[in-house]
Amino acid sequence: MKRFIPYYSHLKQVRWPFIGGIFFGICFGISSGFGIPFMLKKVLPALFPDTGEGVTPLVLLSGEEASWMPAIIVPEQYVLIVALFLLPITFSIRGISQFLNAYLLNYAGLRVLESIRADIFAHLQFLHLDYFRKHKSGDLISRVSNDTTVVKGVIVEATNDILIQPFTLIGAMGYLVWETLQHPEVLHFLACLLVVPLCILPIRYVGKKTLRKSQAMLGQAGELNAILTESLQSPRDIRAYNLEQREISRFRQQVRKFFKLQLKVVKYDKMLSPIIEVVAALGISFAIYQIHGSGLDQESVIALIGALYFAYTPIKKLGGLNNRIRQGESALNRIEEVLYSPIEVASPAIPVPIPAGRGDVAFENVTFGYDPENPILKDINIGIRTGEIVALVGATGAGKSTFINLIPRFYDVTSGRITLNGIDLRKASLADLRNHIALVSQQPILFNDTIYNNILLGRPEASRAEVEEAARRAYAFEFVTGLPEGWDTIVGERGDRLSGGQRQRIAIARAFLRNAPILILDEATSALDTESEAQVQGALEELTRGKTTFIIAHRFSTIRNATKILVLDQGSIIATGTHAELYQGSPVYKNLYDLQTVGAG
Ligand SMILES: Nc1ncnc2c1ncn2[C@@H]1O[C@H](COP(=O)(O)OP(=O)(O)OP(=O)(O)O)[C@@H](O)[C@H]1O
Repeated sequence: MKRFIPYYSHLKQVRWPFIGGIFFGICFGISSGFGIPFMLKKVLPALFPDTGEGVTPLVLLSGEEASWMPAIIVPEQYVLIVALFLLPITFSIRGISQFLNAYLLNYAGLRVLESIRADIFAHLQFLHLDYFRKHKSGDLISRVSNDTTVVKGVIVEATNDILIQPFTLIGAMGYLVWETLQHPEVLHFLACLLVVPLCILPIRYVGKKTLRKSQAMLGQAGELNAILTESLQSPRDIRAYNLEQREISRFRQQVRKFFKLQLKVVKYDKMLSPIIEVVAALGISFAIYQIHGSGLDQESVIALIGALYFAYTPIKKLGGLNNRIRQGESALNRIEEVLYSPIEVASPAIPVPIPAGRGDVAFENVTFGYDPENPILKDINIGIRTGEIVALVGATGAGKSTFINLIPRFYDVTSGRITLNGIDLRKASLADLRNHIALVSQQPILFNDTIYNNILLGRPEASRAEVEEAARRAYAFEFVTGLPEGWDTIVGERGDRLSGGQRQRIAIARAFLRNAPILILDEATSALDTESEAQVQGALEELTRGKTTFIIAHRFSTIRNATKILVLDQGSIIATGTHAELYQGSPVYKNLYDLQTVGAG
């Protein structure tokens, strides 16, 4: 339980509903543990007034109390009516407390859940890109949605049980003690509680098993989610390659695995209650044996046994709770794996502001490897001044995207440094650095929102006129205003309701709006047909004006305006120059160029 303590801070915001929930839980506990046996004892004499010597008169009903009753009601009837009222009253108190306990705790629980989920989601936003390559998105979804629910269950519901079950136990034991004190001849009846410690052994054994099984089950839930997400994200390819049956059987296999693991958790979860009940039955049998022949009246016997039953209920619940805490620990392990993953690329504590208005970028002795032992970029030295258009060319896997990824600090250099306007990127705040950059990628991701809002993301404080102007410059205005819902058209998940060219133009409009001094065009025109490309090319030419631009382009037509071409080969810059210079001086470049132009021809 210690492990959950830091997470109790989430309860702060809902402390009153939580405390209220606990209060009503305690009312419920006491009305069950003490109220019901007490009521049994009071109701029975009213129902069986002539059962013999052992009948205890109803304490609540003195002759004085009954004196105001109309004369037609005889005291026995009065006793019966009040006794019968005790039943619904006790159950009403119990029922209302139960409802308010459940309602308020659910309220607190859902708020806690919201808060834990928000924390994990927030942490995910700052994690390193590599983290998302190493973890399946479906599994991460499972951690944010399923595992948090399990942890919330421990923080709120289990805590509730931890706090209120002892009250039920104390209520019931209090009744047992109170009743036996009135009948000292059955004082040894309390000895039947000695079987309680026997329950601890199965509770511990089952708890250990539950921890292991639930860890495996939650892992499998993540696996299942991963397959689901992967499949839902690629419906086109699945159909194109007739993969439907393969997907179905893959999913079935995982579902079956999940089913088996779930069943194991259910087995251990559900076996505890009957074990404790058997132990309780042993205790009760022992109690009956003790009472037998003690001369105790019937209603006292029933009340005592009722109280004994209510004393075992919280023990049973606390045993189940142990299981729940174990399941919570498994979920917490998975959540903490995310929450405690270091944010490898972070802003420094005291960032240095980047001088505005320019976009001078320099790579100084830069070496970088995704795995530090295996460098991908080796000893890169290059200076780029504001307004230069730099094109990166090289064979596949040469390191072009890797080079580009270092500029917005998606990754940090392994050695050397990169500067923007003379400031080492690691000394500036990430927000400041990224405000200096606009990125248009090969497959720009649009969010499931309106076209207008998707463009506005480039600069959220921009006016409507500025958004429209950006769209106009990106050759997007015509097609947007031509759509039935115009600017308010919802683009669908990842922009799927738009064509590739339309998506690209929205992304370019976003970059226009951002008006950042550095522009990164990562294969920005490769998804376009010739007509769109001509339009977008025009837009890009305008977009790049005055900006330091980095272009990765496989098509040499898109780099004809480059002022500097960097030829990358196995992570090194092997040549730099204009097209004419390189075609003459770099056999690698000439080869790449010829291959493409011949291929194109
Ligand atoms: N996240 C990563 N983790 C490990 N290795 C990676 C990662 N991303 C890329 N690489 C490796 O780094 C090398 C360079 O990849 P990069 O994507 O930079 O090449 P590229 O020149 O952009 O290729 P392409 O033209 O095919 O897009 C490749 O060997 C690739 O396998």
